[in-house]
Amino acid sequence: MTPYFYKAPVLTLDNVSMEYGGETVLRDISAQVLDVCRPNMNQGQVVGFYGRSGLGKSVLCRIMAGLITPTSGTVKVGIEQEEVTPGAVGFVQQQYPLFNHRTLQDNLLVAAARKYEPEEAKRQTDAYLERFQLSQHRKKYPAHLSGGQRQRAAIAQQLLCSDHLILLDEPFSGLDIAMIDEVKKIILEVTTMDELNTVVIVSHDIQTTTALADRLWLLGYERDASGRLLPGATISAQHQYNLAEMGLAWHENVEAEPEFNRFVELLKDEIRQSA
Ligand SMILES: Nc1ncnc2c1ncn2[C@@H]1O[C@H](COP(=O)(O)OP(=O)(O)OP(=O)(O)O)[C@@H](O)[C@H]1O
Repeated sequence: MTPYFYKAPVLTLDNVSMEYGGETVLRDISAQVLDVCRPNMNQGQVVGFYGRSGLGKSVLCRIMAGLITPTSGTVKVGIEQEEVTPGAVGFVQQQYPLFNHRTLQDNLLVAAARKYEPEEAKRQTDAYLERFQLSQHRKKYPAHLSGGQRQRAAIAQQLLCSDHLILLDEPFSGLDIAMIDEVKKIILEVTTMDELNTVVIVSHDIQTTTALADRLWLLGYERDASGRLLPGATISAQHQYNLAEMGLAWHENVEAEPEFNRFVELLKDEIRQSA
């Protein structure tokens, strides 16, 4: 097994709860992502975030992105562990927020201008276009890009204007097998760009996401000592999996290993029983 050690926290959820009109949707969620170092692997963290439909994944994502404030609890992001503010976290949702009347290049420039001075914004945009193999499409409008190109553009756009943490909502849905491989490559590319880059992937594609992840969070309901269902979904300690510890953190061909496949089956059972 590859050795590893922990450095500073890069994402901390501290007792996060959310209620809507008296209904508890999320209850006391505490979870942390630490910058894990593996020798010769300069890699950021990938968190796979699972949960049955309607349990509150989107709500928690919006809280982590600073777009809504939880009823109680805090979210701290980055190496400085500052409380999250809107815009600090990249959020790639299924309906990508590209401006249809601007070219791909201009879309990225608008995002970069939120963080950089004009000249640096241009340099960063060029670098991302190159890195995400989008340079030849820079003059195209979003409507003229393929689904995969739009996906790459949306990830580049969010990386350009956020500080290291990026949330991807269902990045594999509706893509063909080749495109899924391409998006996987992009995610790995994002994490190898900077050791502090953290990607949270919300997905129902357990196999693909687990292969990329070094940590998993499973949202589900818990029962009290007498077996009664507690209100609100949470991420209990036993449903926070540390794949580095299990020897299953992303590495070449992890998906071909029997141990990996056994774990994915076990996870699916856990998810079935979690609601
Ligand atoms: N603004 C709101 N007001 C009231 N209830 C809300 C609001 N937003 C979300 N909810 C409720 O919170 C619960 C969780 O919704 P959420 O969209 O986070 O689920 P999800 O896990 O992302 O589901 P899916 O996998 O189907 O997308 C649902 O019961 C939903 O009705």
